[in-house]
Amino acid sequence: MGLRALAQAARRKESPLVVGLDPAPLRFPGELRDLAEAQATLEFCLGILEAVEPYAAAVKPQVAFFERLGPEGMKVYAALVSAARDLGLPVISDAKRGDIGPVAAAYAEAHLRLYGATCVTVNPYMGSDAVLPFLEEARRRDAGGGVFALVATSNPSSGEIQQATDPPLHEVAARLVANLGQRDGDYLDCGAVVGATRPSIGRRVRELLPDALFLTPGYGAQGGGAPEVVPLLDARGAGVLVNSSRAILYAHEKTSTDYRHAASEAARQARDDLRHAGVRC
Ligand SMILES: O=c1ccn([C@@H]2O[C@H](COP(=O)(O)O)[C@@H](O)[C@H]2O)c(=O)[nH]1
Repeated sequence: MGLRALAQAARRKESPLVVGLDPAPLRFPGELRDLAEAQATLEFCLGILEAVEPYAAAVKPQVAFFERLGPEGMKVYAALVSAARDLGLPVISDAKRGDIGPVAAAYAEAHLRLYGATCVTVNPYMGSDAVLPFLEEARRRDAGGGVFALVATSNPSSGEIQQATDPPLHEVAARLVANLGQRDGDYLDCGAVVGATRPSIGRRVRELLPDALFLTPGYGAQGGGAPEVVPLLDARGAGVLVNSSRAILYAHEKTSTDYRHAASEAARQARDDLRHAGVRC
């Protein structure tokens, strides 16, 4: 149970890297451009999964990019969750769901049970009844699942709400994570999304959540680097899974090599960059 499966995968791979699947067909290589969008998305992402598997602890499909393709897109999403798990890659479904209790339970059933993701991202701003159904669904399963609640997001306008109050809402959200999470191995089964773009806020969230696993977007395309990740580490120098999506998926745009080769190299470099900065697993 809990986020154990993710922490174990990171240790086994000696990599804190999560590769995000944010498939935008306009950026696919020429060889996939003649296919229908859903088929191209499936082939592109399958190629990425195999290419990055040696360097990634997990993958994080961004559900929006599959929803935009309608029912065909959700079939592709289901196929990719299954393919990732066959490759031994835990799946963090970036769905950012947040709604009242029974609706949250339905979302949890869909993403954790039906589609079979290992973890799901959840928006905690409606309070604990928007988060607990996901935790309960994850706790019922033996497969090692859990939840990452949005605490301090990486986007430029995040402060408009998350820092608008005193205490700031990211501190309130962090305390909610601490209250709802149950210890399972090294970490709580409720993790926190904490961006790499505001390291001082990340450091403060770490003070409030010494035992939480962080999912950290903002590295790569959004400008965050390994030095911005370091303040988020726990007392063991671990506890952070760093997501990179576009910088890996579209690495071929800069190298003009096969997209799989470019993605594989970009993933290896990101893993090494994080390791050299002292980010442990
Ligand atoms: O605070 C957050 C929470 C989630 N995200 C998601 O992560 C990826 C980032 O993609 P990049 O291409 O590496 O910038 C994307 O799916 C976001 O929805 C985030 O960026 N920040």
